[in-house]
Amino acid sequence: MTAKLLDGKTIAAQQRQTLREHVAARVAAGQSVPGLAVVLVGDDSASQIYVRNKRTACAEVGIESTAYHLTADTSTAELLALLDQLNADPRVHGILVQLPLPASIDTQRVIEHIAPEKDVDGFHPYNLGRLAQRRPLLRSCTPKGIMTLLAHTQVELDGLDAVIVGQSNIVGRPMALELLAARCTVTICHSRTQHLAEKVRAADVLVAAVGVAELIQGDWIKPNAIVIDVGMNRATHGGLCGDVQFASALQKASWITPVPGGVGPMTIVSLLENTLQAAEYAPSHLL
Ligand SMILES: NC(=O)C1=CN([C@@H]2O[C@H](COP(=O)(O)OP(=O)(O)OC[C@H]3O[C@@H](n4cnc5c(N)ncnc54)[C@H](OP(=O)(O)O)[C@@H]3O)[C@@H](O)[C@H]2O)C=CC1
Ligand SMILES: Nc1nc(=O)c2c([nH]1)NC[C@@H]1CN(c3ccc(C(=O)N[C@@H](CCC(=O)O)C(=O)O)cc3)C=[N+]21
Ligand SMILES: [Mg+2]
Repeated sequence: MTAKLLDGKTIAAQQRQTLREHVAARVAAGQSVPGLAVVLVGDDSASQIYVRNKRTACAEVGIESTAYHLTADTSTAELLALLDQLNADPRVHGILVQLPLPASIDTQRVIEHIAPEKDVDGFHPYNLGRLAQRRPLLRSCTPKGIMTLLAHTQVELDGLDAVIVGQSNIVGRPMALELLAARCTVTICHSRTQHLAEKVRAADVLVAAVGVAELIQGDWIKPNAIVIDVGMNRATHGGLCGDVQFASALQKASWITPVPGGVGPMTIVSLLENTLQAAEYAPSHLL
C-alpha cells in the first residue's frame, strides 16, 4: 500500500485565499489592517530566508508586516525596549521574534516580554499554559498547522496512540498538548529515550520533530499510521530532507507529509491566522 500525501503546500494556499477574503472584509468594514512586527537579530542566513517567506505570505493576504532587523551585538535590554514600543503600538497586533537569537541574548526573558495577546508564535508561558489547560488562545504555529493537516485526513483522533519525537518548547511540547486535547494517548520521546524504534512502532500518529536527517526508518512505522515529518534538514548538496526515511515510510503509512511542501507552509499560514485572530480579539477578553 502507498500512503496518501498530506499536501501542506496546497492546503496552505487554500487557507491563504480564505484569510485574504477575511482581511479584505475586515478592512472594508472600517477596521484596522492587521499588523505583524517581525524582529530578526543577527544575520543567520536560514532565519533571513524564513523571515522573507513570512513577509511575502503576509503581503499575499493583506497583513501589513514591518521588519526590524537588529545587529548581532544587540543587547537583551535593547531588544526588550523595542518590545515595549511594539507592545504599546496599536497598529501592531502580532509580534514575532525570530529564533534562534544570538547566544548573548536571554531568549526566555525576550519571549516573556511579548504581550501575550500579541504573541502570535504562541511561545509565551501564558499561551502555552492556556493550551495545557485546554483553553487555548494563541496556539503555537507548527503544532496548530499540523492539527489542520490531521483534520484533512478525516481520521478520528480520539483514543489513538500518538508518539512525538522531540520535546522542544516550540514544537514537541505544544504538539503533545494539542494531541492530548484531541484525546490521543500521547508519548513524548527525546534524546534520552530508550528503545525509540519500539516506541515509534506503537504510533497510530507519529510526529517527528528532531532535526536529524532520516532518523526514523520506514520499517519502524506501524502499518497505516499517519506520519507527520517536521524535520527540515539541509543536505550538503542543497536539498531538504526530513527526519523520516520518506520512500520506505510511504510504503507503510496511510498518510504522510512530504518535506518540503508539508508542515512548513502550514506553519506560516498558522502565523497569518494568529495575526488576524490577535487583531480581532479585544485584549480585555483575554485575562
Ligand atoms: N517545518 C516547520 O515549520 C518547522 C520545522 N522545524 C524543524 O524541526 C526540527 C526540530 O526543531 P526543534 O524542535 O526546534 O529542535 P530542537 O533541536 O529544539 O529539539 C530537538 C529535539 O529532538 C530530540 N532529539 C535529538 N536527537 C534525538 C535522537 N537521536 N533521538 C530522539 N530524540 C532526539 C532532542 O532531545 P533532547 O530534548 O533530549 O535534547 C530535542 O527534544 C528541526 O529540523 C527544525 O528545523 C522547526 C520548527 C518549525
Ligand atoms: N519565532 C519563530 N517562529 C517560528 O515559527 C520559527 C522560528 N522562530 N525559527 C525557525 C523555525 C522554523 N520555521 C519554519 C517555517 C517555515 C518553513 C517552510 O516554509 N518550509 C518550506 C521549505 C522552505 C525552504 O525551501 O527552505 C517547506 O517545508 O515546504 C520552515 C521552517 C519556523 N520557525
Ligand atoms: Mg522538537
